[in-house]
Amino acid sequence: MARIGVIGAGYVGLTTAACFARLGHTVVCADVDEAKVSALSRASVGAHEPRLAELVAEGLGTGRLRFVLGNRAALADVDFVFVCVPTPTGPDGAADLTFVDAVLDEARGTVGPDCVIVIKSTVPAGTTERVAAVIDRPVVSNPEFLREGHAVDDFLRPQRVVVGAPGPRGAAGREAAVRVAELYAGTGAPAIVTDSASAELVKYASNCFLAMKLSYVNSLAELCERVGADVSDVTEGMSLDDRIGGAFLSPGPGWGGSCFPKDTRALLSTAESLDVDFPLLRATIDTNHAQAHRVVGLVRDAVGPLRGARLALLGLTFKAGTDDLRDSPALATATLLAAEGAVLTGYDPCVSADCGPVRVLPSAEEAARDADALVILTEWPEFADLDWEDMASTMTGRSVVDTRNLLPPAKVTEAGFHLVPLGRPTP
Ligand SMILES: NC(=O)c1ccc[n+]([C@@H]2O[C@H](COP(=O)([O-])OP(=O)(O)OC[C@H]3O[C@@H](n4cnc5c(N)ncnc54)[C@H](O)[C@@H]3O)[C@@H](O)[C@H]2O)c1
Ligand SMILES: O=c1ccn([C@@H]2O[C@H](COP(=O)(O)OP(=O)(O)O[C@H]3O[C@H](CO)[C@@H](O)[C@H](O)[C@H]3O)[C@@H](O)[C@H]2O)c(=O)[nH]1
Repeated sequence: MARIGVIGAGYVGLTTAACFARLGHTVVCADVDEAKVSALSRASVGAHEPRLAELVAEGLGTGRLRFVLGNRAALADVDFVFVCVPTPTGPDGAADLTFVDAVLDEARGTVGPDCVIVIKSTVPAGTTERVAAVIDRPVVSNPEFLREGHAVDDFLRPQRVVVGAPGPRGAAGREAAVRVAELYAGTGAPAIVTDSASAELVKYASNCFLAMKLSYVNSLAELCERVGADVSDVTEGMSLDDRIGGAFLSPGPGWGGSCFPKDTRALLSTAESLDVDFPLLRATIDTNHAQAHRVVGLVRDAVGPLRGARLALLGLTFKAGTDDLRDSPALATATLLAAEGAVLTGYDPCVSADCGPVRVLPSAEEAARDADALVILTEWPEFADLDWEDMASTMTGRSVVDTRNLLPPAKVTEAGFHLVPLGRPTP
């Protein structure tokens, strides 16, 4: 079993640390956020991630996992260092590597001669190669593919493990890359060992492809409305072709979260910097920007001019199953609605503080009180079970815009509501 240092205790770093401890390795997880380190040392996990708190408690209990403030202890006396710090969007759309570079600067003087530095943060193609040229230690790329809300499952049962070493076909650090792949042996996942630029691109190419699928289906939904087709039937028909598959075909208020928006922009920026025209990716991003405006249009069509309209927004996180509000399409839509003068209340099972223009209330019923219309923005399953008779007695208006096609049409309409789904005929 290996000694592993993890730098950054966010969604990826914390999951990596807790899961490697679960797989039997000894892990030191470092962060610069004092409050986070202190909470984690008491097994208090802030993020809404199934099983994560349990694994953290287990790791602390067995002594295989500990948390430290500052990176030194996670860089010295370990066999592998996993860099899991943010790579946000920079001013020009490219990934900002300030956090990664700061950690690598620290690592340069601290890690032992046999330690392998593993870049797990999402970084542009060429980054690992650049870093390897100035660090006298093996450096490999090992992108992470976990989904928020499924982080532990995705880490312990990944569909693939990708590791890339610098040089053509990973020649320079192939042995180090194989050692990193072996850390995941307990997961049973197939491993691809390749060059680092290819590994880095697998990450961007996957996220951008999924985002493209979603922009495609969001445009398709609009077309379905115009021709009177039902997008659910259309996508079901498509999904039976196993070359297409059924995943990522649900229309919505746009795709968001901490990864798709920044990774699509970063890949486009990489392409532009190399004079590669990638109109498909540009259209994927532009289509997504337009989607929040389209939702506002549907709400306007349903309730009339938005100035002074009281709207209840159900779901504020970027998708169900997470408490993450980063780049949430629900909040992008809220901002546009507020700009037209709507007065917004909201409810989300994982959000308690007010969000921008949205006054957050403790239940869907309270958010809906006296509302002119209700807008479903995140697909939390509990919204499908709302008591619509009850909602009708609470609300002033009778319009429900369902951007996730989540609600049972018969129950909603039987209670007297006018239901506006996305890409389906109005019931
Ligand atoms: N969130 C996801 O679902 C996901 C999935 C796959 C890949 N990624 C990628 O992983 C990387 C990290 O994303 P995240 O969502 O975990 O970020 P996050 O913001 O949740 O966590 C990052 C952590 O790093 C810490 N940090 C910042 N600078 C540091 C430093 N110098 N030393 C030590 N700690 C430091 C922060 O305090 C924070 O706790 C990004 O490149 C992201 O694109 C994210
Ligand atoms: O059919 C669908 C599926 C998803 N979405 C939206 O797409 C966005 C992204 O969803 P998801 O991919 O589940 O979220 P993340 O947790 O951000 O995960 C993505 O981003 C991570 C960070 O890079 C990767 O590791 C994961 O593999 C990748 O799925 C969200 O706004 C979803 O609501 C839809 O609108 N319709």
